[in-house]
Amino acid sequence: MQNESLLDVQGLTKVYGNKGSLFVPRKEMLAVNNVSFSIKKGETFGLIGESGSGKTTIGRMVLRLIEATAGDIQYEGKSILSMKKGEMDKLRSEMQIIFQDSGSAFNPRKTIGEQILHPLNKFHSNSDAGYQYNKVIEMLDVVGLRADFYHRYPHELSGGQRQRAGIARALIVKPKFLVLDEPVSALDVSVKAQIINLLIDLQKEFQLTYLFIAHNLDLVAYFCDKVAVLSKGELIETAPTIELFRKPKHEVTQKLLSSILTLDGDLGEYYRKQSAI
Ligand SMILES: Nc1ncnc2c1ncn2[C@@H]1O[C@H](COP(=O)(O)OP(=O)(O)OP(=O)(O)O)[C@@H](O)[C@H]1O
Repeated sequence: MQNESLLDVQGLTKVYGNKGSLFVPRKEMLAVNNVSFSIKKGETFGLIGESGSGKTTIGRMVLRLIEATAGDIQYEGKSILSMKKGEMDKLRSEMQIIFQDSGSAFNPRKTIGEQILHPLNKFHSNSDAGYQYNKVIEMLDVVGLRADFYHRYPHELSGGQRQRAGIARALIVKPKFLVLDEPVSALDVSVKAQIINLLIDLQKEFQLTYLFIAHNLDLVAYFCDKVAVLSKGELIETAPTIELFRKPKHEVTQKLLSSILTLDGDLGEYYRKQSAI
């Protein structure tokens, strides 16, 4: 399954700017510059770079949450940038996003169950209440939450539980491709590992393809098949994970690697082994 390409990004560029006016001078900012990469079906592709390097901007352009200034994005061989609204709407259920702080993405006044259900109502037309309730319970189970979480409110959940609920909300519409935008950065180390393991299990169960966005290489060796390193809006290095750990070509990558090699405990040991292969 891993030989077929799901996503092909070519020369992707984003310039942010205001239009300017009589009193405010026009200002432009090149956030992403001519970035190209491909993600195969079933693969986990890591996009790594320091704060402000353009990772989130790329993730949002890929989902067409913001428009690209230049370049092309092909999903299953079709250019999504030229898709009309109707066609794009259909595709939206296939492509979902998980944020760093899923807590803030939940409405504090609605129950977790109602909110997991929301995308199903948007994309699928079966409005039978029993069917919908069962679907949410099934999704809660898939992410390791008990059925009684249906009636809880977001503030009653821990960070890890909220992230599980966020994953359930994304998965209920049966996506094929998930952008994971720093999905575990806000969580404690032990919870981090649980969520990453859950994502690995779900990938196998539902044949998912991931674009994993992170600002360092901490989890990459464990989680990603391939890694692209971004610096100041440009991709400076792309390689299979093992290759990148063995022979980082770029100075920025070397620095990112040396910072994780000083980690304590099992995780540090794991990285040291990876880099010694
Ligand atoms: N809406 C916007 N308008 C203007 N500039 C923006 C906008 N969004 C992002 N930028 C700028 O674009 C650059 C890339 O931002 P982006 O958020 O994509 O980086 P990032 O690598 O995801 O950073 P972080 O890890 O901090 O989230 C930054 O310099 C940022 O200030």
